[in-house]
This record gives sequence, structure tokens and C-alpha cells, in this order.
Amino acid sequence: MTLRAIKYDNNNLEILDQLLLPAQSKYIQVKGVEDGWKVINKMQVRGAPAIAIVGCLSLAVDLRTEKYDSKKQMRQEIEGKLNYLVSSRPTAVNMKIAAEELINLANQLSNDEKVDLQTMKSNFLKTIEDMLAKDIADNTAIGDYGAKNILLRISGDSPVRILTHCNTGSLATAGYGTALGVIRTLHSMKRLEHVYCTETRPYNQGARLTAYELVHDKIPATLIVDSMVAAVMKHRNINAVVVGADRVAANGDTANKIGTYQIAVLANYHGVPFYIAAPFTSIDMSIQSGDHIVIEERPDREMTHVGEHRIAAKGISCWNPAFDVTPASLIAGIITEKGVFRPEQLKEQFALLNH
Ligand SMILES: CSC[C@H]1O[C@H](OP(=O)(O)O)[C@H](O)[C@@H]1O
Repeated sequence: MTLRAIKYDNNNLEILDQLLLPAQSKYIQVKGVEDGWKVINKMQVRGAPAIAIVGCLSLAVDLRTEKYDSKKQMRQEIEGKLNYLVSSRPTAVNMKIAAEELINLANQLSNDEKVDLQTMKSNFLKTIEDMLAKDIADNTAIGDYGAKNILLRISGDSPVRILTHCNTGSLATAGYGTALGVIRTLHSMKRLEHVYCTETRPYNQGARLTAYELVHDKIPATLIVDSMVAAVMKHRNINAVVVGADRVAANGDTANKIGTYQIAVLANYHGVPFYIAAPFTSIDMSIQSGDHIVIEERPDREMTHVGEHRIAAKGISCWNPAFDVTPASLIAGIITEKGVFRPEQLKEQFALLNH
């Protein structure tokens, strides 16, 4: 049984409430865009690709139940709801890119006189529902490209030791995962010796979610606290770091979970290749560098408490950015579903291959 963050059939959308994992595995129904915005903003579902898929599927739930007087009215509803969903979390670009593409599609269908209202609705819904299968296909391709590229660096057929940060698996996507997809593929090739996953404070995506996925898949792994990365690189002979992305800028600068930047600096110091694994839907060619990426800041309580238990002194001020930006100069390769690219190749390859 594979882990599924998202369940969608017969217009019934459910998400695995990731705030309750690993103690409790509970699915909650998403009854439309309002619910979609809330479960994304509260991080009951999270992960750049999963955010876009759940957001768009929540729109599909609304569209199937609502009646429209005209194609123009439906187009206006679609645009308003998609822009609302984009506001749920600002850093991951996938929801923004999906919204732009779906608004363009709604405009095309609305302006096409050969297309009636019912055909517009069914074409639009199919495009959204196809996102699930496409994401899984993208992730298995990322896994293949990433594993092969990492193994090119290894002499003989010895297995590798990988470090990863945050959660980039089935719980951050429609399935299989991006960076965790690379790890899954290495494991299936019997070329993975061990994974080190960081706990990823303050939301603990590593301890609660990645560890959960690795144990579920029986992949040999060790959980480390975020402050142990340097020691693990010094003493455990890490062959590569592979992490995900929330937004990759045109020059390859990448926003990812807070703590990623310092891992990249440590990897550079220890001569460990540092990879980003992300689908083209996480690449934002509209911004030239990471300087332009908006970094979400989350509530202090996510730092000062674990559940209901206070772990920080009352009255201390907090800074809780959810992401940081790793400069392209520290990135050995960007693993995508179309291949593995050096940051300086990204703009050209994206223009060639993004279709
Ligand atoms: C498949 S990449 C997921 C990406 O999203 C995570 O952030 P969050 O848990 O806040 O949504 C993290 O940055 C991962 O790398």
C-alpha cells in the first residue's frame, strides 16, 4: 500500500491531515475552494506540488456542483477562485503557475464559439484531474534521472549514502516524491546504502513525515537533528545531498525549506554534491534570481510549542521564515522530469523543453 496525501474520486476530495502524522492517520474532506485554502494555509497538506494539486482539485469540486448562466460567468468564477487559492501560501510557485495556465485555458474555452458551456466545464475539469497522474509520472522521471546522475559520480557498483532535508515524498506530491523519489529509485536499484534525514524544525517535516515514509518503505535511514549535518558529513561519508524546491528562479537560485541554505554551504565545504530535485512546475522563469522570491513567515507558535506543550520561554521574540534561498553557485545539479541541468543551463533547457 503506497502512502497517499491526496484522495480524489467521483468529485470527492480528501487529504491526509499531516498535522496529525505520524501519531494519527486521518483523512479530511475538502468540500471546495474555501476548504482548499484553509488546509493549505494551515499546512494540513503541504509541499509545493501537493499544494497546487489540492488547490486545483478543490476548484474542481466547486465547479462540478455549481451552475453557471454563461461561459463568461464560469470564466470569471474560475479566475477569482484561482487567485484566491494562490494567496494561501506565497513561496511555492506551483499553485501560481497552475492558476496562470488554468486561467489561460478558461479564457481560450470561453472565447471559442465552437465550445458550449458544458464542453468548457468538462474540458476544464479533465485538465485539473490529469494533474494527479502527470505529477506521479514527473516524479518517477525525476527519480530515474536523479539516481543515474548521482551514480555517475560513483566508481564501480557500490551503494550510496544520501542526506535529505524536509519532506519531498508522497506526502508533498501526488505520489513517489521528488528528492525522496530519487532516494526511492536508488533503493529500487539496490544502490542505496543509507539515508540521513533531518528533523527539519520547527514543523518537523523530516521527523514526522520523511521518517514515516522511509520506515513505511523499509528504506534504511537515520533521523538526525538539524544541527548534526556538519558532523554527519564529516564522519559518515555522504555521497550526495538531495532536497526539494518551492521555487527555482531563472538563474537556478532555489527557495526551499528553512535550513536548506546552510546544508548547501556545509556540502560545499565538505565536497559533497548538492542537488535540487523539482518538476518544471516549480521553476519560475518570471524571476531572474532568488532575490525576488517572497519568503513566507509562519506563526511564532510553530517554534515556541510542540502541539500544546510550550518549549520556549514566554515573551521571547521569534523569527520563523519557512524557507531560505540557496544560491545557484552551491548547486551541482537541478534534477527535473526532463533531465538534470546545471543552474547555468536551466534557462536555455527550460525554453527548449517546457511544453
Ligand atoms: C516536493 S518539494 C516540497 C517542498 O515543500 C516543503 O515546504 P512545506 O512543507 O512548507 O510545504 C519543503 O520546502 C519541500 O522541499
